[in-house]
Parts: sequence; C-alpha cells; structure tokens
Amino acid sequence: MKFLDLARVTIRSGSGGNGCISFRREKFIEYGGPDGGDGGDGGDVWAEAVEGLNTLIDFRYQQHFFAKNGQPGMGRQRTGKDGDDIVLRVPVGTEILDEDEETVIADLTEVGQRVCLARGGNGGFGNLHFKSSTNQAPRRANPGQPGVEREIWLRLKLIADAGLLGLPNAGKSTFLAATSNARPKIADYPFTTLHPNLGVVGVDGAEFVMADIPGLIEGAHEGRGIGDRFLGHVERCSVLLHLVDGTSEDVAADWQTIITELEAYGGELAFKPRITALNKIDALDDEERAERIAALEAVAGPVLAMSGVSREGLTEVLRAVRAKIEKDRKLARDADKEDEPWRP
Ligand SMILES: Nc1nc2c(ncn2[C@@H]2O[C@H](COP(=O)(O)OP(=O)(O)OP(=O)(O)O)[C@@H](O)[C@H]2O)c(=O)[nH]1
Ligand SMILES: [Mg+2]
Repeated sequence: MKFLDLARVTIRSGSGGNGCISFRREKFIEYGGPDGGDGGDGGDVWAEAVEGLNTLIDFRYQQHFFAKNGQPGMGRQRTGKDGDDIVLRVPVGTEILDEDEETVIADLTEVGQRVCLARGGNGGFGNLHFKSSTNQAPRRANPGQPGVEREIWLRLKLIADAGLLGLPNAGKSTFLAATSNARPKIADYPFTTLHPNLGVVGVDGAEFVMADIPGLIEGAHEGRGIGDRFLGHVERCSVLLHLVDGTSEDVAADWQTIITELEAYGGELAFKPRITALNKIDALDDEERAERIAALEAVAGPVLAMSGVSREGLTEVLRAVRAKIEKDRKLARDADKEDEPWRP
C-alpha cells in the first residue's frame, strides 16, 4: 500500500434549502392560510477515524468533499429533504489542521472518533412558519443559509506503542521482520525504508505495535537524507528502541548522531523512555562485543546486545520494550483516574 502522511483537502457543507411561499389553493384559486414548508438543512462534513487504514493515500486521488444542499420547502406543508452528510474516513492518528497548517482542529486517536468540520446551512422557514394571529397570510419565507467552504490539512501521526530509531542500515527493518508480522524491505544499502511500517509484536503472551521508520543521518532535521519528518510517527509511542550497528567502528559517535537529531526535532521526543541495543552481534567475536558494549554504555547508559539475524538477545529486548510500554499505559490509566470525580 502506498504511503502518504500529509494531504490538503477542500470541504464544503451543503446550503440549506429555501423556505417556500405557498397558500392553500384549489383549482388555482388561493383560498386560505399559508402552507409553504421549510427548506431542508444542508449536509455536514465530518471526519471519522476508522480501523484498518495506515495511510492518507486516498486523499491524493480525491481532494474535494462537498456535501449535498438541502432541498427547498414545498407547498402543502412539505419540508425539503435534508442534504446528506459526508464523512472523510481517515486512519487513527490523523490530526486535522486548519488552512494555516498549524492550528489543530481535531486529533482523532481512537477508532470511531468523529468530528464535524463544516456544518450544513439551516433550511429557511416557509411562510407557514410566519403565520400569526395578526398575519394569517404572510407572504414571507426565509432563504436557506449558505454552507461553509474551507481548506484543511490532514496529517497522519501513526499510533504505535514502540518506535525504532537508528542510522540507515542499523538493522531496524530486519528487527521488525524478525519479531513481528510485518514484511518490510531489507537491503544492505542506506534508505531502504522510505516510509513507516507497522508490525504487531508478541512477547510472553502480550502484543504491541512497533513502528519502523526510515533511518536518520546527521543533519536530518535540516532535510538531509530523507529528513526527520517521519519522526512524527514515533512521537506518540510509549518507548523508543534505538538500534546501533555493532559492526560500526565508532558506536558512540553513531549513537550521538541520533540523539542530536532527536534533540533538534524538539518536543518531547528526546525525553521519551528509550532503550538502547547494540545490534548485529552475530558478526562480532567475544572481545569485540565487550569492547563495543563498553564504548556504547559510556555514552548511552545500560545497553542490551542482540542480533536480528541470529535472533540472539531478541526476547530480552522485547521484554524490556514491553515493560516500558506497560509502565506508560499504567501511568496513562492513573492519570485518567485522577480526572474522574471522587466518589466515596
Ligand atoms: N550481521 C548482521 N547483519 C544485519 C543484522 N540486521 C540487519 N543486518 C543487515 O544490515 C543491512 C541493513 O538492514 P536493514 O534492516 O535494511 O536496516 P535498516 O536500519 O532498516 O536500514 P534503512 O531502512 O535503510 O534505514 C542488511 O544487509 C541486513 O541484512 C544483524 O543482526 N546481523
Ligand atoms: Mg529499513
């Protein structure tokens, strides 16, 4: 499936139908009170987060979403039909931004969550509505209110529990393939991964979602390599798993490159719980392993050692990731509880 995480769309809600001016008549002769019905309401435009979508690619092919207008009111007290609403179906994790690409209108983080982006105009009142004791035959009706047209941006920030970080070729996709149902492309050249992949990982009977993103290089925040725009997809993770290629000559410098980019990206990312793992240990002898682990621990603190190819150490890494996810989920649950009113 093709990937797109930013899309601009134009939406328009329907106008309300006009109210009707009409009088009871028989054989073309008006003989009584007013019977003009109200106009129907214009359709709304909604966005709803749905299951099973991981991309905004559909919005590359359709960028205009116009709801139907309400129909005008009619004689014999008939109300015009309301215009149908339309719903933009978006992946969970989609932020909806105003035209300025900054103001967040809504953040749809759960399946089924929906938001109205443009209300349809109200239908106008027909002359029946204006009948009163002093005016039994009003020649008056309201026009329908116009709909609203606006430009919005959709920005997808995938929702995963854990996010992989590392230089190109660190072995992120190999790790995701070895531990989950995902089948990302793997190759021995940098920037094999061009967009995020999600995989469902199982360990000790628990499951979580892990995101693999393109590798970062020095200067990614200035747009070098593929840049750092995919970091948005790991912003909501509970934990980051930073893989360092153990076959590199300078693991400490490699680690620092990623940390510098995280800090440059800003926000909470650099402060998120993080696990550091020395990868590709299958390619190292015992002496090299000890030396690389020591070099990495000197800058990064405690480090796990693993290999996505020989699978050595994978379970320990997954358990560490799972523990951090559960801690984060518990914190979130406790925070929710605090919001609830106190009950004896
Ligand atoms: N020896 C060894 N090689 C590995 C291991 N993991 C990955 N590799 C190799 O390293 C190369 C890069 O692996 P990928 O999984 O594509 O790396 P990546 O981090 O996803 O790279 P990008 O998508 O380019 O950022 C491939 O040739 C893999 O076969 C490992 O544990 N041991
Ligand atoms: Mg990759």
